[in-house]
Amino acid sequence: MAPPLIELIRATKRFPSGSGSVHTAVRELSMTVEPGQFVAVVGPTGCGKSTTLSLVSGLQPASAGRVLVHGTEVKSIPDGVGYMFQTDAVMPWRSVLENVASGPRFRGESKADARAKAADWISRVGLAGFEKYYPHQLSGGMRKRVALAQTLVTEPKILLMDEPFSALDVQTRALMQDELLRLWSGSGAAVVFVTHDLDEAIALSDKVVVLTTGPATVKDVFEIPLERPRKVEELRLTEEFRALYSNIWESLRGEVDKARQKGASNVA
Ligand SMILES: Nc1ncnc2c1ncn2[C@@H]1O[C@H](COP(=O)(O)OP(=O)(O)OP(=O)(O)O)[C@@H](O)[C@H]1O
Repeated sequence: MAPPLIELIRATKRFPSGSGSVHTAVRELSMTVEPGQFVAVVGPTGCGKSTTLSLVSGLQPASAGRVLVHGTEVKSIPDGVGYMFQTDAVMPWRSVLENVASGPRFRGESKADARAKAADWISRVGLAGFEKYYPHQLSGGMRKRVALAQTLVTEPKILLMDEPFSALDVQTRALMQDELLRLWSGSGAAVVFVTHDLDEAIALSDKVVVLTTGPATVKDVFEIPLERPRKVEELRLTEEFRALYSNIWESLRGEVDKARQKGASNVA
């Protein structure tokens, strides 16, 4: 049997903390992601979600345990990985076209090829006609579309997303979630999507991984057997969705409460 696309096996990440001691952000975390699978990772604030992503991206080496991509130990940034973060990497001094073309250019494609690919993706994310605009001339939602095109233009096989839509208003956010599902559905890419928002996690994913309060480890994994294609706002109103929500929230709530208590005692 082929190995999972992404596999964390009892992965642990420790950081040196200011006082010379060590802070464990992730402890013995095990999870798998299959090719083409959309996995959402939820957990309380500061529990170690971003650190978990950085282990997969190779930006941080694991302190113990194993992190495998395509069955091989991650030692540096693996090929075919795309990222999208809360604050996007759109360059304000470059036009939309130049922003989206920058990835293919960086990978050595000719200017003409990079621009042609960029123009295609700009149109796929619904921004045809805005190629010459600069980021400050766009709305927050449009800038997210640019960021999405910037990420997808390199046709990643793994897409790592860290709360990419959390800064958007509720309606734009729902639009972007639908856009992401539409674009992802034809791509065959696996997605690891970190979010605070359980609604978002369920609406988008095939599987929701609930992490414990820090240090993060896997508390529960829930399959999301909702049909695709999905329209997120309609989906949220269905009985099936609400039942999944209350089930998963039951698991997450205990961790959120623990994190709040910890936070309160840190501040006290
Ligand atoms: N480079 C680093 N050096 C030291 N400590 C770090 C580093 N990166 C993260 N941490 C610590 O690890 C813990 C987990 O952080 P992380 O950002 O992974 O959590 P998170 O769940 O993504 O947070 P949030 O919900 O706020 O986005 C935190 O206590 C954080 O301070």
